[in-house]
Amino acid sequence: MEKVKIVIAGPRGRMGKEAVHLVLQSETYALVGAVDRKYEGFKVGDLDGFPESDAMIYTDFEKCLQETEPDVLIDLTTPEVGMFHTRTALKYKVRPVVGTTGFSDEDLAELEQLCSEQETGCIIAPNFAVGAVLMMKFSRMAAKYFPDVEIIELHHDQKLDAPSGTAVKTAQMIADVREAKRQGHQDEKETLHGARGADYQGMHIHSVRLPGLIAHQQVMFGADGQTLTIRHDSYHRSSFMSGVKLAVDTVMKMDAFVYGLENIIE
Ligand SMILES: NC(=O)C1=CN([C@@H]2O[C@H](COP(=O)(O)OP(=O)(O)OC[C@H]3O[C@@H](n4cnc5c(N)ncnc54)[C@H](O)[C@@H]3O)[C@@H](O)[C@H]2O)C=CC1
Ligand SMILES: O=C(O)C1=N[C@H](C(=O)O)C[C@H](O)C1
Repeated sequence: MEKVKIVIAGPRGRMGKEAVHLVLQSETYALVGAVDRKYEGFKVGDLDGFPESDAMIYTDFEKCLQETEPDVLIDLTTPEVGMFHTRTALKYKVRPVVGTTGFSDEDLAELEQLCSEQETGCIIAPNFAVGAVLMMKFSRMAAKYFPDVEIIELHHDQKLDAPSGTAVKTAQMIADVREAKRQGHQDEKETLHGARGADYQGMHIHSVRLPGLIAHQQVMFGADGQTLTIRHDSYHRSSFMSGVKLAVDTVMKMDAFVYGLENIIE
């Protein structure tokens, strides 16, 4: 069986490093290239702390695609760079598996359109951890019975985007089953700006950033005389890797656009 040829963008990042290890340890994947901001002409195996690998590092993404001809791009970079990579990969009919968060609704609509024009599969997953996907699904179930909800996401203090992609996705999934509603007292006023967090169709989202944290979220529902809290914690970035593998294997078999791992997990 031919191995799935993979390019990883952002190999030296916190997530990228884990993904490099995942691909290099797999018997069914081949790492054919990596895209970084520097180290053009080096090999992945030349980087400190990386296992042996002859995959070349490129700073020019198109050159990387042309020379390595991958089946799949795994992108773990930043929103602007991730958007450029995903758009470009689709133009080359390379299937993107994107963990990068911070894409706007317009970005997602553009990628969905491009996917359909190019008849090329693409998976955008704001969270690859199976437990986090279950947290989102359970929250959507609970929201039918508990329409009052606040989302508290907690991450390490090097995170660039707020709220997290997971929090936005959770709010979107809850919004699928609940009418938009204003929560809290109708005369409520913030005496300190931002005290009530971000507002997504009346749901409040609070973003905590602290050293020591990795990726955590709690979805808190309230009703007369009771609350229900659904919480997920990633204590290590290895928690995301089974989802990355599932996404790579799935994207190889489909030509559609998927936003969220819940759409490919039974
Ligand atoms: N979907 C999921 O399950 C998860 C998603 N994430 C998301 O993944 C992304 C990366 O997160 P981290 O690894 O923590 O960030 P990081 O800051 O550790 O890594 C980002 C990497 O992207 C690289 N990069 C920046 N510009 C680039 C360019 N033009 N070309 C190539 N590489 C470039 C940086 O050099 C850096 O190594 C974020 O958007 C984060 O929210 C993070 C964890 C889990
Ligand atoms: O930046 C992170 O670390 C994470 N980002 C994703 C997000 O924005 O939801 C997924 C996970 O929460 C870790």
